[in-house]
Amino acid sequence: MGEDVNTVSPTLGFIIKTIDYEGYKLNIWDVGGQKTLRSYWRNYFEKTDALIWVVDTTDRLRIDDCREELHGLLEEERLAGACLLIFANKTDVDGCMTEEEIVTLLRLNDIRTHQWHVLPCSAMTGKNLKEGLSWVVEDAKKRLFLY
Ligand SMILES: Nc1nc2c(ncn2[C@@H]2O[C@H](COP(=O)(O)OP(=O)(O)OP(=O)(O)O)[C@@H](O)[C@H]2O)c(=O)[nH]1
Ligand SMILES: [Mg+2]
Repeated sequence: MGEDVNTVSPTLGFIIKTIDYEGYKLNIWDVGGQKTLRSYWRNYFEKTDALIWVVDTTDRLRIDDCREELHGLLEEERLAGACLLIFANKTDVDGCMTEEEIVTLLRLNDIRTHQWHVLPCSAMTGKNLKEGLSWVVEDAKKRLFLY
């Protein structure tokens, strides 16, 4: 958020960012998605309240890989208490996959273990980015008082 998407490069390793959102401090660990980096994801599972899964809706070739990785992650015990936000990104691009396609192709309706929510968004235009964070915060708040 607030960054120029035209100058970003692939995340090597991870980047920590803190965003203040309506009085809540969100510590965000942005981990690189390249295949060679995925084995490092497990280093960041501890104390995770929310998993934000950013899907490239213009990339039909890798959507199966995307589904397998996501469902694999959801089996991880240390992520059991986390909610799941799926950002269907790049919806500013013509011909991108629709929300319905993403739900079907990622088999989101099969998810029984986590609260999930899907939002079409665009890092380019900023569409729905705040709405996504708001859902994450509201969901985390609900669980805060359960412990
Ligand atoms: N049109 C459009 N392009 C986008 C959008 N979001 C990201 N991009 C472009 O997509 C490319 C990849 O973006 P990254 O932010 O590096 O993607 P990433 O998922 O962080 O990739 P890794 O760091 O390798 O995991 C860049 O060229 C971005 O400018 C979007 O919403 N719309
Ligand atoms: Mg990145």
